[in-house]
Amino acid sequence: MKFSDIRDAFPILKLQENGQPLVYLDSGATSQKPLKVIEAIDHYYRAENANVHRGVYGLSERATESYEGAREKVRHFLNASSTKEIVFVRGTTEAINLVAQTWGRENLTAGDEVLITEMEHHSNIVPWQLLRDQLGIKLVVVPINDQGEISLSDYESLLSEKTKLVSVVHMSNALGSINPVKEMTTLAHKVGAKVLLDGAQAVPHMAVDVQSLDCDFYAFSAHKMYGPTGIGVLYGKEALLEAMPPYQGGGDMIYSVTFDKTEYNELPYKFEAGTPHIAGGIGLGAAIDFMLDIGLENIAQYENQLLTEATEKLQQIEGLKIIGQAANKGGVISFVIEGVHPHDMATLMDQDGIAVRASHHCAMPVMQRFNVPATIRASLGVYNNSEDIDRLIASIKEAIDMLV
Ligand SMILES: Cc1ncc(COP(=O)(O)O)c(CN[C@@H](CS)C(=O)O)c1O
Repeated sequence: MKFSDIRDAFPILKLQENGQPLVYLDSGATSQKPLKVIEAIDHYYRAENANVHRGVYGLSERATESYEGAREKVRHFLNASSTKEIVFVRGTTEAINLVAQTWGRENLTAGDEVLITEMEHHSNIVPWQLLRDQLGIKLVVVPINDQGEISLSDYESLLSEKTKLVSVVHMSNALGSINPVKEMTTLAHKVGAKVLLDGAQAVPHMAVDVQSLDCDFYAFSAHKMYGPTGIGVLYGKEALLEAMPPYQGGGDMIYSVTFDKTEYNELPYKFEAGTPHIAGGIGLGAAIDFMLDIGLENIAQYENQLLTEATEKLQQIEGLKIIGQAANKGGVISFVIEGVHPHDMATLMDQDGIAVRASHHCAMPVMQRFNVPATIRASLGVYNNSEDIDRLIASIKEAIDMLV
């Protein structure tokens, strides 16, 4: 599929916003959905809707086949070794909470250290604070430099035999920084720590190979990689998942229940209590097909070119400062403009049909680190093009003229 044709695959991009063609630059919050994904979900409800795993009639068997077929697509997409390692959750947030409340409670005791970084999303900070308050563990934070990068030497100096888990973002949603997660994983394993990678922003932009990374857990959300909301994935090494207690109790996660004892189901169902988001799983599978049709390397290359173009043009605007200039970045540009509050900018840009986010992006420590209340963030998807970038630049200049 050619990138010039991709835009046509997204019905919503034909919308006018305030009388102008929509320029959607907030894929970091949630991506738009291609017709292929919308149709897959529609087809499930029209032609395959039944509960999964338990029906002995054809409709339920076909629904189960579609849902479990999506799990196999996720396995292949991440290059996991088994579908037993692919747990469907609501999204990245639930994936991280699941690890904290099962592996964490089972394996951590007072004084143990969980290492995170200064650029983490709140969903990779608060679950560990909850565990700290429950168990007395210690949170260790790796600082970031003025470019929004982690220094491997700083990181290594904070590792010790007390470090039991390293939980870090693969690509920052607030800065765009792509962390050297493979090297970080190797160093963590040397001190005996497990590694969880938050892949929410990375998966939409690049190929992820969990066996090559050798991470112990990997989390992402379907809605950021052209799939529906309400479904995400926790990848975990089989042996780790096998040893972990269930996250929630209920139907489907059991083999047998008596009032005295319950025998839990096998992986991954042990972690999937209750009726799952069947349509969401099927939609995620269709989103993976969509991305693979384009080619993950092609997506990365195309978006990197657009990122470079946007960065160069933004840097020419007087009074504009980009927050996060890591040498290795993905399709996220955060910036501030001297004398203008981000919310005012984004509100005016909306009048021009430009959708950008003005927020702390659920990364308040990053805002504190750079001493800004918020940033304006433009985040890219496969449907963005140079025309979008030109409209963004023009709208920013117009808003500055009005506000300054
Ligand atoms: C790095 C990272 N980690 C976790 C999450 C949470 O994903 P959920 O699907 O909401 O569970 C997000 C979602 N960031 C959105 C909402 S704040 C953004 O606008 O940047 C993320 O970017």
